[in-house]
Amino acid sequence: MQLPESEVYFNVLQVVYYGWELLKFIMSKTFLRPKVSSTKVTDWVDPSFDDFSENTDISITATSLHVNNASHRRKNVPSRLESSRFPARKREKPLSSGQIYGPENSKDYLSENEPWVDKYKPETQHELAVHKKKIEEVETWLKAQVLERQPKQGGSVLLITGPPGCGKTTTLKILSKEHGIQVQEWINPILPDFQKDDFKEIFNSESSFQAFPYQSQITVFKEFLLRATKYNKLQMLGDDLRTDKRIILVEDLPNQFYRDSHTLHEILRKYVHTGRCPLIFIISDSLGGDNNQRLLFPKEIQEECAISNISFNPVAPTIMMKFLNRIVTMEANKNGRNITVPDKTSLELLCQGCSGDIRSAINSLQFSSSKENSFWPRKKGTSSLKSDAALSKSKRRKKTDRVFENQEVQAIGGKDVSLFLFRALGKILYCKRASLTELDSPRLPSHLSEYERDTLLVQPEEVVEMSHMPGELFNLYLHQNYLDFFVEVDDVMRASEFLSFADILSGDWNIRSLLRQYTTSIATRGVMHSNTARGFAHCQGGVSGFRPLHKPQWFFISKKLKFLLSKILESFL
Ligand SMILES: Nc1ncnc2c1ncn2[C@@H]1O[C@H](COP(=O)(O)OP(=O)(O)OP(=O)(O)O)[C@@H](O)[C@H]1O
Repeated sequence: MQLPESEVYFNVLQVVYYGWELLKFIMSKTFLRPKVSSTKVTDWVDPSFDDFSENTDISITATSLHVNNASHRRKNVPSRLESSRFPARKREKPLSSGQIYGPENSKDYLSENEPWVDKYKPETQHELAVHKKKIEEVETWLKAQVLERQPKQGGSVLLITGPPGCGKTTTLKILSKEHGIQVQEWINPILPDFQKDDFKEIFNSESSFQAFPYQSQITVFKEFLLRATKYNKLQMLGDDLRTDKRIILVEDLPNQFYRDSHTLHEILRKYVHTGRCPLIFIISDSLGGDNNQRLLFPKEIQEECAISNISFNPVAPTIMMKFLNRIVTMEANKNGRNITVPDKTSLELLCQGCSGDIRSAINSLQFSSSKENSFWPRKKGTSSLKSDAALSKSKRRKKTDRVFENQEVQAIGGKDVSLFLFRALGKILYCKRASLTELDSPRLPSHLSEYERDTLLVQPEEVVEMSHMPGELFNLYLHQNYLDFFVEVDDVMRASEFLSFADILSGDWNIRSLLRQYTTSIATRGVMHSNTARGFAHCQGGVSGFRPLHKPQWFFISKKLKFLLSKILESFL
């Protein structure tokens, strides 16, 4: 097809125009720069060197595309930004005569302000705040699948799960380092931002640049898996060049998999046959339970692809205490004038509020210990930790008990504490109480004495809220399980009345949303109050030892009902 003459002219003009623009751009970059730099040499030199570490990172990202220590970069971003900022801030201060800020001084300043999670990050497996058994499990898997790997073994897959900040990634990285294993990590690609002009360019019919540079995350992920299997990672400074043992680590799954998990399953099925390198997924539990894990890695897929699963627990309060104590003591020795040392009870409260997340605990500790914020009761020097030893044993135990029972007390920097459903149910059904003397609280008049109970140690409404579950659903679980915790038939009758009343309130569509919180109160408080066998701190009868809790039969019945209804409808059609 021949173009009309005017169009040919136009295209030639366009080429000439772009050529001229390009020439102008090159001229400005090459010839104009010396002028600028010569006028303000110091301005030009300083920022270039300050940004050096960040610049090198960027160039590595561009070339290695999601491979290598990318997560390290991501997780350490704040600290690096901090570290590049501090020396600059120092320079802003006018220097007094004789005061010299050499490299040592700025290093001191840096280490004083460095986040403690980075400063005290573990270097060996013995420094990990993770249960030994879990470390052993991961180590055994790595030995079997990476170190003693057979040449023609397919792609083995490991799934590591657990709550956020319990040390999953750190454990894996430390063990890999100790055994000389390379970690190639997938990081979700960030597409370059589109500018207004880019869109104009794309939709301009006369423009020759009409390609839409887009690749879905899933395509890039598949390519990454293929490449990571085929090629070695780029060698970074300090990397061990001798090892050919590798693992692929995926912590940040492409978002599309959450909408379409079948694609992930297809990739996994293929990878198990074609992959040549062990693949490890790290998935953090979400607040509402392990939904992500069930969605992305259902039991059938785990069995089909022989995926091993190692589940981490939250860091235990005792282990957490040990590490926080060590950190705060070291900081107090080094930098005592700038921090307030918390006492033992405050530390226990902090551990409790962080739900087993050591990262959050250390951050909260650093924030709240700084003299500027000073959350802790002020005590002189480091002695506060020691002075606590002076407390009598019984007094301390009482304090600890209160800390552990009173879920409503939010710790400093505390997280939104979520309760595992069955733990929340247990809190209602076991209904622990504290005895009160008459001074503490007035008693009911004698004619109401049968309703007299000791004070509850939990707030039922808060327990339901922390279970992250709709009140009606929680009531269902309560309904299914309360019988095992009762002894007297009269108590059962009263409890069932409360549950039925709550049911009636939540059954009316018009007022359901308004009365939702009242139905929860009626059901939970009703069940707790009805159980006279557990009405007082000194008589916690009715249950001995552990009682298994069950899923409501209602689910099964409703499923059956739906099935029957659909069958009846089918027979009509
Ligand atoms: N003794 C310790 N044990 C484990 N981690 C520690 C310890 N001291 C400090 N840390 C820091 O706590 C953080 C733990 O985070 P990590 O990424 O390992 O948790 P995670 O379980 O993978 O959670 P997420 O999925 O949210 O990343 C790291 O920054 C680590 O440096």
